[in-house]
Amino acid sequence: MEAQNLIFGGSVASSIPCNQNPIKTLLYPRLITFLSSNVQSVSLKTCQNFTSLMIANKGLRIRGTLQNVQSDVTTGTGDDLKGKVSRKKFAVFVSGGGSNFKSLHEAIANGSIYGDITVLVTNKPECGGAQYARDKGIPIIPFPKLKDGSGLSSNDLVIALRHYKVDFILLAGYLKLIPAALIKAYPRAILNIHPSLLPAFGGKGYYGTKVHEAVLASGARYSGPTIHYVDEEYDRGRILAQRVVPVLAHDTVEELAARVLHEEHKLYKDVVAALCEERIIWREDGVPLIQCKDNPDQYC
Ligand SMILES: Nc1nc2c(c(=O)[nH]1)N[C@@H](CN(C=O)c1ccc(C(=O)N[C@@H](CCC(=O)O)C(=O)O)cc1)CN2
Ligand SMILES: NCC(=O)N[C@@H]1O[C@H](COP(=O)([O-])[O-])[C@@H](O)[C@H]1O
Repeated sequence: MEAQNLIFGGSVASSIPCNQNPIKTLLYPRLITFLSSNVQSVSLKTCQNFTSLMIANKGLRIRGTLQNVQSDVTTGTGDDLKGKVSRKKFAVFVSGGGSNFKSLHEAIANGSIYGDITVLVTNKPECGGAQYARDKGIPIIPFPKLKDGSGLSSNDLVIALRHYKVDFILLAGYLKLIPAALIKAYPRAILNIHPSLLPAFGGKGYYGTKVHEAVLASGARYSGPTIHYVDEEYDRGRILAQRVVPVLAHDTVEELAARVLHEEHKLYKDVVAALCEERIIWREDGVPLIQCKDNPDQYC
């Protein structure tokens, strides 16, 4: 595989002895087994995250180009929010094509979302979402452990997410059960998008096209995406937002899936923007609400 150079801007952080840094002893062996290409030279000027430091000190083999994952907000959104709220950091979990992940990353790049995706987590390191992350220089963590022994345990993953200073976890087509340890570590901070109007057509076995097949077979006249908080069961957490789309009389699974997915992309961007702007509040009975950007007395 063609070797690649890695260039960063800034100054190198001091080296961290391998045996003193838990992340290095935890992540380094696993990342090595997962990343598979040679780098001729690393000219490291800034160490914006641990993975960069590991590459500098250990000549780690890495695929793709790691860039500074902090993106400067160049539009009004960021300027309006600077000094009012902290810029949020996200981990996104994917298992497939990653169109929701890409849509969120583009919204960050154009300034619609005042945050950054600092790490991608996946159980399918060769999926489309992981390839996009490599192309954009976003670090990738395999989770859960893979057949080849790479990947992290739940506790190691929590350590790694803390290292990346993750504030919220966004599931976007991730198909494995999130363990209790991760839910405990990130209370009211893990969201999932599901392609039906929960609680209908959710739970174990309801993912991808299986959801849309069940909706069509039921004769339901409406469907649409749901964004909910994640608890220990599949698709049973508190519902935060939904959008409705029609189910047409002769819809194929693909046509319905595409209509719902289009709405998913818009809904997830709106919800994550609200998360960054701290416009989510919790009603006394535990129902989360999103304050409208233009009028805090109204809820979206
Ligand atoms: N603790 C939680 N983990 C996850 C949740 C959740 O709400 N709580 N949501 C899912 C996403 N999801 C629906 O939105 C979902 C994903 C996968 C399944 C499922 O049945 N998976 C199969 C395995 C599929 C595979 O490995 O290819 C299974 O468990 O048998 C249902 C719903 C993400 N995690
Ligand atoms: N139950 C989970 C589930 O079915 N999630 C669904 O997987 C697709 C992922 O698409 P993407 O990888 O292109 O974002 C999306 O439609 C999402 O709602």
